[in-house]
Amino acid sequence: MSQAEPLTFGDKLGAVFDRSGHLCVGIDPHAWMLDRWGLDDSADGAREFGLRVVEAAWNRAGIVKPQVSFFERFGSAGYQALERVIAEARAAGILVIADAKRGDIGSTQQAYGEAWLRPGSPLESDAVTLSPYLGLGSLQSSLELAEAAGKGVFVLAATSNPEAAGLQTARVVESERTVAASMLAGVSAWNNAQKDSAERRFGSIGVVLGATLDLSDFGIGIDEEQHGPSVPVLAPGFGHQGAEVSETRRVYGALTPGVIVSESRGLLGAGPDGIADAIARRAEEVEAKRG
Ligand SMILES: O=C(O)c1cc(=O)[nH]c(=O)n1[C@@H]1O[C@H](COP(=O)(O)O)[C@@H](O)[C@H]1O
Repeated sequence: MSQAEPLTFGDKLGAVFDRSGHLCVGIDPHAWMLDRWGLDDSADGAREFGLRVVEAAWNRAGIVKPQVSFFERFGSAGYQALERVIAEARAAGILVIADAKRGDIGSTQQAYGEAWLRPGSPLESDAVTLSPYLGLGSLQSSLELAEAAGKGVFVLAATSNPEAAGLQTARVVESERTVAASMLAGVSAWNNAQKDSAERRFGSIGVVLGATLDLSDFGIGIDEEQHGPSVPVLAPGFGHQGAEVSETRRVYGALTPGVIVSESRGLLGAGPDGIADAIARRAEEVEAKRG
């Protein structure tokens, strides 16, 4: 791997972990949250909210995750607000994971990939969440784009919501793995197949594994030794959904080095005056207790 080669998303993530830790601040402008922050439930309110969260995260956390739906509520004005929030965060050196959960047939998926990952796109982010329920293979074009552009993808595998277990614990016919385990295996195989994978600490393609879960219920063996680059794990469910930072090692086992501790309402509920301190405290707690 020569020095001149552009950084992969996995490289960037590793650098952010080293510099700023593993906390990711969710940017979820729920209507009631905007009200609590003294902001209008409008695109302007969502933009102001997002910008204030980015400002509070600056130098305290290295990753933010805007939840796209809360901006989409306001149509084109909401998208403009989101573009601004994403751009400000990226300009501040904060990694942006756009939580869009997109997934479609191959040719349509290509357009989703371009929207969120193509350099120069108005919504260009550092990574995006994708839904693999049209088959992991349907996401191929986005995984390729991510690799080519130094971007990341987080594929839903075992999600934190209780309704998901029935589907995600179902067994895939060919491998007899659960759907969730099959996503993790597929992503890991993808990362291993990339150029210079043996020299990389983290792959650029990750999975979403909810922190509220017992991953063994999903057929995921957390004690299995990982081969090749570690799979980044976007881990929602901390704070409001009940997961504790001190439980990270117990929940994720050998996957822990790649875990991104993601929290939205639990931090945002601190309000405009308390958000910066809440982020700073949680970031410290994550580094002290992640294990
Ligand atoms: O992809 C996600 O981030 C995600 C996956 C998942 O399994 N569960 C989950 O809650 N999320 C998102 O993570 C955030 C959780 O928000 P809080 O419960 O307020 O911390 C929301 O934006 C969810 O859409």
